[in-house]
Amino acid sequence: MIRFENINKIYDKTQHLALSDITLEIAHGDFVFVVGKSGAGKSTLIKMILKELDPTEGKIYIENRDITRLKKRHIPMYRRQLGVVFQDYRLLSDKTVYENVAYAMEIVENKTKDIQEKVPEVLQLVGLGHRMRYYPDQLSGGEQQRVSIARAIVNDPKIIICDEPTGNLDPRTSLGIMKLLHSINGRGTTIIMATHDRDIVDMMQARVITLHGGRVVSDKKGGYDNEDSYL
Ligand SMILES: Nc1ncnc2c1ncn2[C@@H]1O[C@H](COP(=O)(O)OP(=O)(O)OP(=O)(O)O)[C@@H](O)[C@H]1O
Repeated sequence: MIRFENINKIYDKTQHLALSDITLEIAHGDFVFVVGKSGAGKSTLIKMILKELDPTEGKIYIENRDITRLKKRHIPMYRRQLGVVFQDYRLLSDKTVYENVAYAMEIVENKTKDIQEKVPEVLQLVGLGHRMRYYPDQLSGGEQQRVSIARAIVNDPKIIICDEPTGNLDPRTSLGIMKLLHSINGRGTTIIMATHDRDIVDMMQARVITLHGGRVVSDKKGGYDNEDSYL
C-alpha cells in the first residue's frame, strides 16, 4: 500500500510549489494513471515514490514504512521493491537484450543459475524470447520498451512506476505495451503510470488521478472526463 499524507513540495531554488496538500492512497494491485497538463506535478509525485525527491512537508508510507525518514544507506534496498519504466527506455546500448535484463539481477546479487533461468523466462513473457542476442539499436521502439519492462519486472517488484511509457510509440505499439502492463497488473503488481495519452486512459478504464497546479483535482475510475478543463 502507498499512502501520501498532506504532501507539499516546494523546490528550494525557485521556491516553486510543485505539489500542494496531496493525500492519497493506492492499494495493492491497483492500476493507477496520473494525468494532468505539463507542469501539473506528475513527475514530482513519481520521483517521491522513487525516493529521488523528498517532500517539504508530509509523510509517504510504502507498505506502512515512512520513506521520508529512510536513511540514505537504506535507499538502494528500498528501491528493490520498485520497477521503473521510462519514456526513453534507458537501455544499455553496449549490452544485448539478455544482458540488459540480466544486469538488473546481477546488481542485486542474484546467483548466476537463477539469472540464467529467470531472464529467458521474463523475455518470453514480454514476447522477446527470439530477440535475446540483439542489441537495443537492432530493435524497434516497442521492442525496446518491452525489454525495459522485462528489466523492470525481473526482480519481482511489488510496484511498477511508468513515466510516459508510450510517449515515443505509435498507437498500435502503445496498445501492445498497455496489454502487457495490464497482464503484469493481473499478476498482482501495483502499477502507477504517468501519461498524456488520452486514448490509452480512456481505453483502460482504470483509476485516474488528475493533478492541476500541484493539487489533486479529480480521483476516480474511468477515462478522461470531457468536461474536465484541467487537461
Ligand atoms: N528541479 C526543479 N526545480 C524547480 N522547479 C521544478 C523542478 N522540477 C519541476 N519543477 C516545477 O514543478 C512543477 C511540476 O513539475 P513536474 O515535472 O512534476 O510536472 P509534470 O506534470 O511531470 O510535467 P510534464 O508533463 O511536462 O512532465 C512545474 O511547474 C515545474 O516547473
